[in-house]
Amino acid sequence: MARSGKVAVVGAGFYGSTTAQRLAEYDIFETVVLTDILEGKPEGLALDMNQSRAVEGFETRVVGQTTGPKGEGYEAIAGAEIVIITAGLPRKPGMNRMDLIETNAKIVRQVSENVAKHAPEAVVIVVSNPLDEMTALAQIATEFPKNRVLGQAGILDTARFTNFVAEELDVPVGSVTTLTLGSHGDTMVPVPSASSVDGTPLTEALPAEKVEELVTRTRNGGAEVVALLKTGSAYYAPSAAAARMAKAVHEDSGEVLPVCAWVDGEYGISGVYLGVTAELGREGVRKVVERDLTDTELAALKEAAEAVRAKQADVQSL
Ligand SMILES: NC(=O)c1ccc[n+]([C@@H]2O[C@H](COP(=O)([O-])OP(=O)(O)OC[C@H]3O[C@@H](n4cnc5c(N)ncnc54)[C@H](O)[C@@H]3O)[C@@H](O)[C@H]2O)c1
Repeated sequence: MARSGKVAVVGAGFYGSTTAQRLAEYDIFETVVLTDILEGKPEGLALDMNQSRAVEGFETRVVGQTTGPKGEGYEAIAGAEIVIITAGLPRKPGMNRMDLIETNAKIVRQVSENVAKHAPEAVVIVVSNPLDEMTALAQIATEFPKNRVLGQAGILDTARFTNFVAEELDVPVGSVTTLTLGSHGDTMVPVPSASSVDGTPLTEALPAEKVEELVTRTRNGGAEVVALLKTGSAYYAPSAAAARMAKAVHEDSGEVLPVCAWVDGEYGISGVYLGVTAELGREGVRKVVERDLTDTELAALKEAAEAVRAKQADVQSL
């Protein structure tokens, strides 16, 4: 496919910069714009990434742009078909994602208002935490149609689950299929019934206690990395997930991926941003794809929906 279009990444921290790098190395966009409020940081990272082009063999240009408190510099994202919002604080050891809500809500609201002004046609992919709430807030602040605002969590959580299963069984990750739905937090819903190893259901490949252990480790996957790093949170797997979503949108691929999307009647759940599988294309979410779930999994998904619904109602005022 020929190189085309512009994707913007707001926030040039660990998550944003690795996402920009992955997008540039895909070599499918004309331009990747990277912004941050830290004077010179996005410009410096862009310069560095552009200098890697001759070695890595890609032509996409990375443009760095410092933005100001009144939205100065946001002209750089004009015409972006996709904007990925990574701006916001990460967790520290012992912190819950929800502890970030007030600080990150201010940041995500300010960013979203500038996105709406300068890239009114964009599909917005949110990654800032707490994820489900920040996705809801970005939709409110941009006033974009709900299909054009989505969040990244499910691809990452699923990738973590897959990695744990592959390591446990000592098999290639490519032979493992898993799925997680629900929230990006305590009410995450790993779905063993949709998981398999070389076609064998996970529930037959591993004893029930082991599956439960891996499910718990998946639910705590982010905290495990945060505890080891001491400062900052995971970014290699998270950036791979966000870049993958942007690629699906850019290529209008129709891929069905686990993402945080607006749910409107599917699974008997309405009016909430929640982790579900959805078909992605140029317009963002083409449709939420319902899967067969066991009664226990469906009950857990409904519980997750109610937990995030209450919090998402609160973000309106933040
Ligand atoms: N959804 C997920 O699966 C997932 C996974 C990992 C991390 N995260 C979240 O992603 C966010 C970023 O993580 P990180 O590791 O890159 O953190 P980081 O601290 O390395 O980077 C955050 C960047 O945001 C910038 N920033 C702050 N306010 C801004 C504003 N108004 N406009 C533009 N930029 C602004 C900061 O200057 C900083 O460079 C955090 O909220 C983290 O919790 C989400």
